[in-house]
Amino acid sequence: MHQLTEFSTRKNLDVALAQTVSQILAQAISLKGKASIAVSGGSTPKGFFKVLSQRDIDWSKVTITLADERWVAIDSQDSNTRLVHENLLQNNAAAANFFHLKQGDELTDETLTDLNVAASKTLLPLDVLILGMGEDGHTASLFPCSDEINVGLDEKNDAVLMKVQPKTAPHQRISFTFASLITSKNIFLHSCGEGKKTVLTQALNGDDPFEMPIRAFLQHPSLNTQIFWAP
Ligand SMILES: O=C(O)[C@H](O)[C@@H](O)[C@H](O)[C@H](O)COP(=O)(O)O
Repeated sequence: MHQLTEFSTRKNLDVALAQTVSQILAQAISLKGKASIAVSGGSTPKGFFKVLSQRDIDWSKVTITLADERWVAIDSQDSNTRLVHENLLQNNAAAANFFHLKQGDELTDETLTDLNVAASKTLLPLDVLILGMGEDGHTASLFPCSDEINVGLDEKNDAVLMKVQPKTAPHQRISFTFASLITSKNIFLHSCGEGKKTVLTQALNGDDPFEMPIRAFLQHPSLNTQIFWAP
């Protein structure tokens, strides 16, 4: 299931989402002494990251990671890790812990196994998941065109992280699986622009997640994905 909230401006969305997310993280810290959040890359979240970075919570108890990452050098313009370091791990949030998905030069099976074990132990279940959405309805690196989409969307898949080689986007990726992401306690879809509103309407009006993987989060009966949209 899902809830859609529309904001008049992206700035208003960024402020509201940062306030909501920081309150959830603070509650998790007071309840269990720690909190974990996975954010998405791309162009949409930069403003949200900057506002969130200034929120006054005990960031030293928060572990931040990415829902997916391109397997590129972390100083590359295409690196989501670089995006997070430059925009979120700043100000108060500079004290947060960051769980790197991009570790080492090559994404070998051994690296993937080690990352699966570490992510499962350190991060799951996530307190907050922030998803983005591509024009093709992909989210994280769950791409409809990829050979890995069946495994990626399989709720019975016990893998936490997986390799993905999309056909319509550059770079090999590492991505959390749907099965791991749906354990998140709070799931948000952050999307902006008229073009993405059209994609969102298409996603909401159909039911095949293999055509538009974001549907798996929007229509799952036991999820309540909160959609934050601004023009
Ligand atoms: O690595 C990535 O690119 C993201 O994780 C991806 O899932 C992103 O959220 C969407 O592609 C939307 O990207 P924009 O915000 O740039 O539209």
